[in-house]
Amino acid sequence: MKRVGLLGCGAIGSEIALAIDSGKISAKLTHIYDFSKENSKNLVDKLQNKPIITENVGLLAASPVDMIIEAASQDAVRDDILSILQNRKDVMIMSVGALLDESIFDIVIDGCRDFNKRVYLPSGAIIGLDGIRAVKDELELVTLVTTKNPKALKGAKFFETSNIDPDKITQSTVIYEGSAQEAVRLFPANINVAALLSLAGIGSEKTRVKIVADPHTDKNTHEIQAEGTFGKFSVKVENVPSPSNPKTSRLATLAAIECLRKICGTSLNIGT
Ligand SMILES: NC(=O)C1=CN([C@@H]2O[C@H](COP(=O)(O)OP(=O)(O)OC[C@H]3O[C@@H](n4cnc5c(N)ncnc54)[C@H](O)[C@@H]3O)[C@@H](O)[C@H]2O)C=CC1
Ligand SMILES: O=C([O-])CC(=O)C(=O)O
Repeated sequence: MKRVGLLGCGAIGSEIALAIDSGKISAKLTHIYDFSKENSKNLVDKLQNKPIITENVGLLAASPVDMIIEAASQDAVRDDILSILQNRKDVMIMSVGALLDESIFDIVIDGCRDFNKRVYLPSGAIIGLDGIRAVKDELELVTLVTTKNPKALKGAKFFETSNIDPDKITQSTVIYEGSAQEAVRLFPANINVAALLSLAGIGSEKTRVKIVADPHTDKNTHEIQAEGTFGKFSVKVENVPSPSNPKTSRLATLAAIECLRKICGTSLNIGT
């Protein structure tokens, strides 16, 4: 049975831990780390099989696990991915936006090669990546339209330099249009899905992102519009937000759990 370590005990990390604890995933969660000690302790309290809380991320990376699940932040990926790979652990990354930084992407690719390790990027809060991967050589235009309640967008770096106040948005408003590259920097906790779309398709400069703040919605909606010589398609998902983090969709957690089940399982693999 695979031994798993967890970096980040928030909305996604906690649900993954509970799924392992319940036996839904055939793995053993042995070590966890979160820079909020309170969050780590709260999670351990909920689990039957208690993992060790490591004192720092270096000890998590060096712990006797086969794989580490990152469910923390883009900063955590930037700071810790090299040490995790050097310690010869496979990694599942949720904060995929960090990989749009070329130097981090190179660390991941070189680390996988040099240490013979695998990095997994679950499809997260979007659907349709199978189609994007299939058509990528014929893809000419791809846009992600993301709609969230302004409350779920609040706190993003974008608002530090914009004159838009998320508390004062009273109707559905397009607040951002630009490249995926820029979007993941300005909205690091909201649009990691744009990084997934870029990496599966035509890259982060050509992938366009539109972010709509709608005070009347209680969903996190992502629509991919893709067009090229193959034809065109659009796929839309209306996600229920996670109760403990409105920025994060329930689907992102479910996709991570399913991805881990596939990695840890031995039976039938369905789909791409
Ligand atoms: N790939 C995808 O489709 C999606 C990715 N995400 C991303 O996944 C990550 C986790 O999401 P949630 O669980 O909803 O976030 P959360 O905010 O609920 O939990 C994150 C946890 O990680 C901890 N943390 C943050 N930075 C850390 C660091 N450098 N070192 C140690 N601990 C750290 C925090 O204290 C918190 O407990 C976020 O980066 C989020 O933006 C979220 C939704 C979809
Ligand atoms: O969960 C979502 O709807 C998307 C999200 O926060 C992200 O991609 O960072």
